[in-house]
Amino acid sequence: MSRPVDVLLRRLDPEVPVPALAHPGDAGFDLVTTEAAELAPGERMVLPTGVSVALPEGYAAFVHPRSGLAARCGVSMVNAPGTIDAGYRGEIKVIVINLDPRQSVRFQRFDRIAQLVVQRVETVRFHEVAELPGSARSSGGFGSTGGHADAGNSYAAVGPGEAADRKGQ
Ligand SMILES: O=c1ccn([C@H]2C[C@H](O)[C@@H](COP(=O)(O)OP(=O)(O)OP(=O)(O)O)O2)c(=O)[nH]1
Repeated sequence: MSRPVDVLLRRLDPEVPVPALAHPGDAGFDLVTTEAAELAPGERMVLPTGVSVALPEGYAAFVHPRSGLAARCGVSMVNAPGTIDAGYRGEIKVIVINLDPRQSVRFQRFDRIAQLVVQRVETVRFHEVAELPGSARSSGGFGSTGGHADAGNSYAAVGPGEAADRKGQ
């Protein structure tokens, strides 16, 4: 097993539980809301988690939605995954959204609303060039390899100029 990464954590709410893994080997540490909230259908809210961290240089943390909340209540995150920079010392916040078209959702204090995944991130330098090296995919994307049958308009998902070329194929 690899050595754990040490991350300094501050509790901004003395009662908040330290983010924990639900099971050994899980990737995401559960984050809770320290504020009760109710979200109407389509409503979003920025919820506090009561913790701040100091990640080591070369790392970032990513706030991900929880699949259970998504499947059961239609709750996701507007900016999933949220990025926590190594230099950020403020409170980690979660921008939740209720995507259910009919039902409101209620959170109580200390309900688990998201999960935090800590990852190593590369240091990068961009080198500007006039032309990029070729590749098998080239500029194909956005469904260029075929879409879902129910998507209806299979020509909506190709690059500019390609839609007309592909009609009638
Ligand atoms: O879901 C999130 C996303 C971000 N943050 C915090 C940590 C992050 O380091 C900081 C800035 O986030 P981001 O770079 O996504 O925000 P921005 O809109 O680009 O703001 P800024 O101009 O402050 O970088 O806000 C959160 O607490 N939760």
